[in-house]
Amino acid sequence: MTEKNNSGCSQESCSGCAQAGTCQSKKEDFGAPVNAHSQIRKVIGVISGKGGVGKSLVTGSLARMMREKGYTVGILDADITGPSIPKMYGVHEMAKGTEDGIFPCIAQDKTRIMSVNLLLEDEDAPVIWRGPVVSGVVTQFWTDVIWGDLDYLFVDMPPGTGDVPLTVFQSLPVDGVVIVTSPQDLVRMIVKKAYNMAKQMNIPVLGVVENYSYVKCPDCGKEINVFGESHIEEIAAELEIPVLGKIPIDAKIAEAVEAEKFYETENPYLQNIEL
Ligand SMILES: Nc1ncnc2c1ncn2[C@@H]1O[C@H](COP(=O)(O)OP(=O)(O)OP(=O)(O)O)[C@@H](O)[C@H]1O
Repeated sequence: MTEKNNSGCSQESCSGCAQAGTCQSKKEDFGAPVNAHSQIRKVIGVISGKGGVGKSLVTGSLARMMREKGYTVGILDADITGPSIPKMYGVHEMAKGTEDGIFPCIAQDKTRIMSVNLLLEDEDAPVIWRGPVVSGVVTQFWTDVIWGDLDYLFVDMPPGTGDVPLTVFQSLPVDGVVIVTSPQDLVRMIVKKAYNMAKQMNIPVLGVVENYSYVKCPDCGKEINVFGESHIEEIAAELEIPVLGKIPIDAKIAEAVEAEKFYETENPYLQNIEL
């Protein structure tokens, strides 16, 4: 028989419990132990139903926002076959380790980063690994990396709802996910897929960020919806999740990424978000 605890949820599943995702008992259920030298207060996953919507950019923007507020922040780059976080932050050295684990590399703004690219001799070498190996590496980024004392660990997931998000949701105590999307036709379905995956895994959805929302005319300031009119408010209302921000196509952001100086961005589009 399923055992019930005081808050009314079962030990096997949080589904059906009003406190799902917020009660502390859930944190004890996870398979992968965190490194003995890591104390991480919040783990936030950044997911997208499809590729190329700017998920890494939003991960970096959330991390910048928290750094600007004075929090200690790490980014676990779980996009193993398409890692972009180290380059955004201009981090190219190889991560160092001891018998206690591997140290993340520290970006200029003190964001701690772990990515497969920081473990490869040649960062241009492709990672041609099968799913279980990729998932194993992501779990090792939790168990073997000495994150130290962190207020927030952001996990930049690969796009879609495949092996790695599944592993992260099952092995790490994810406090919530942020869904990233763009204002295009298939968005409704794709956002719902990401949302439903998180829900099925009993992970709270903290909200949705729309990237590539508009372009601001540099002359007259008019906002142009290059991908058509956005429906994000309707979708968010339907799913009962907040819209956390709308990021325009901004040449300054693209330049900062290109120059590998994302740590200098001031990030005006995501600022007053409580995570
Ligand atoms: N709002 C924006 N304004 C300008 N450039 C942007 C914006 N969002 C993303 N970009 C640029 O688009 C490129 C792709 O973004 P990013 O790597 O974040 O996408 P992604 O969704 O993580 O990709 P993938 O799905 O392949 O992992 C990057 O060069 C990034 O700098």
